[in-house]
Amino acid sequence: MAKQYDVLLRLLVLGDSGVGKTCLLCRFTDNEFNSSHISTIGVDFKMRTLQVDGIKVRVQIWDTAGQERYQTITKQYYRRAQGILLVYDITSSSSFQHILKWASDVDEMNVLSLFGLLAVFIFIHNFIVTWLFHVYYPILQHLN
Ligand SMILES: Nc1nc2c(ncn2[C@@H]2O[C@H](COP(=O)(O)OP(=O)(O)OP(=O)(O)O)[C@@H](O)[C@H]2O)c(=O)[nH]1
Repeated sequence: MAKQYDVLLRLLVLGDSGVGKTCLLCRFTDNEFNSSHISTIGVDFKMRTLQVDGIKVRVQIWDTAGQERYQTITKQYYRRAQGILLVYDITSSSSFQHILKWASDVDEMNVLSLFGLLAVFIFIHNFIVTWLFHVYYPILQHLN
């Protein structure tokens, strides 16, 4: 079976509830518009495959719920995304002001993952130092 795509791109859409995230995705993936607002529950996703310079790029877009109560679920997806679209409603100034809050939430998750990397680094460093002092040097001394 022929390969369906060459590159997979994972994107995430964030923004207040009702700003039109789902509609934006429906337009991009199916060229459809639905005027009713059915709030996304947790996270949903849509896909579209594009041809870019002869390369088949599958764009996988995660549509998140804007409602506060789903944020524990939606935050789990921040780190897996390769790109984030911050969406606001041009007729709602508060949804625009909240963009800063959405962006800082994303930053916060990145800082957490940096701490994770630092913790792994410290663990590996300590492991090597312990191994050198307690295993390698005693063996060397014993051999001398
Ligand atoms: N006039 C107008 N209405 C829009 C546009 N895009 C979306 N809407 C309307 O805005 C409402 C909310 O759209 P959704 O796409 O469901 O909003 P959402 O951001 O996904 O909302 P949550 O899932 O609750 O986070 C719907 O009633 C849409 O019809 C637009 O470009 N123009």
